[in-house]
Amino acid sequence: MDIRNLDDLNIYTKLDPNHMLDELRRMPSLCKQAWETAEALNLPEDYRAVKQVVILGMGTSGVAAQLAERIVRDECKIPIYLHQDYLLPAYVSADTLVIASSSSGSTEEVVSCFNQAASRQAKLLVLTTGGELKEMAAGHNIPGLVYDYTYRPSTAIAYGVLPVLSILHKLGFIPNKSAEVSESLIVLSQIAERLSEKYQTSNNPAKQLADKLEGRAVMAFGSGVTFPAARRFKTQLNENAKCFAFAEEIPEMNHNSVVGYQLPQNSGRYWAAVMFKTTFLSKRIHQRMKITTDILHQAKIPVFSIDGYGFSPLCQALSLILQGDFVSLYLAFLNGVDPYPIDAVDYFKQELAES
Ligand SMILES: O=P(O)(O)OC[C@H]1O[C@H](O)[C@H](O)[C@@H](O)[C@@H]1O
Repeated sequence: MDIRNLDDLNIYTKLDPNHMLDELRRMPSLCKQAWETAEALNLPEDYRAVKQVVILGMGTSGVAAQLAERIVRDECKIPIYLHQDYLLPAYVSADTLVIASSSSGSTEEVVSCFNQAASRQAKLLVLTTGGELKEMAAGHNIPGLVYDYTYRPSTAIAYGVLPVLSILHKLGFIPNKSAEVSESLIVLSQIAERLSEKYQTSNNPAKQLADKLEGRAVMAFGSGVTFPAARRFKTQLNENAKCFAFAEEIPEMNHNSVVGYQLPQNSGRYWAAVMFKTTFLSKRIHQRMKITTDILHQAKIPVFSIDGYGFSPLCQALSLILQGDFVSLYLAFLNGVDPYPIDAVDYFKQELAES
């Protein structure tokens, strides 16, 4: 398909029957809703005494938890760990706050660990719309944010990030993030408008990047607060555009991956790289991104970048996520695929349920 198709508004009605573009545009209002609902939440007093926080979350909920952790890493008084497996680590005890973050409330790894956390008398909290988590919360008087959301879990990312920030502040572990949230709402609305499908490719950076990525597998690179945005981009390219994509973190990948771009020969034809940047990355990390770009260019791999907007790390990270989400949808339309169905994931869940 050629690029002019992205400027043909009819393709969105044809390939987007579930209105995923509309859902993207709702991200600022979803953030507002997630923040305000979390701010109204009452938490038990003894939750303030926990010594660490463990967040259980897979897929989008995992990316969201990682983003929250990266945002507060330099100021949070206690450690926050993201856990993505069936068995809970041995250190989880009555001194741990365990947050089960799952939009559907039925993701089995999360439910499994949450049950173990309950039997260890950990302090519990849920972020969900339903499923087993909602039932557990209702049955055992577990505090949490039970929200209404009927759309695909991947678009509910706001509910995995902002409530965590609100909860950490309520418990006294980080400063108030209201100002950063307000800034983010404004910037996200501007991006949602600016990258909308009504803007032609010549005037729409998200369509331009989708055009450049068409037909290639994508490596997404990030560091610090931008790494979760790179991971988010990778997951959205997989689920929406149905294409190969991977995410790597700088500086770790500078110690190994950079050696591996020589073979197979001519692989530069099939790959593209995208760097997720913000002004909050250190000078050293910017230097590393530049040297990484040079090495990729030597292997004839094209390198593009997405820059964060706004003054706060939260705003910059969310703005990167929204920009990447638009690119993933435009790439889906270029690829001629409906971004909504995730057949392989559904197949996986069905096979596991039957075994
Ligand atoms: O947030 P949850 O409902 O637990 O969903 C976790 C993940 O489940 C599936 O694997 C979906 O493909 C992802 O998009 C989703 O993020």
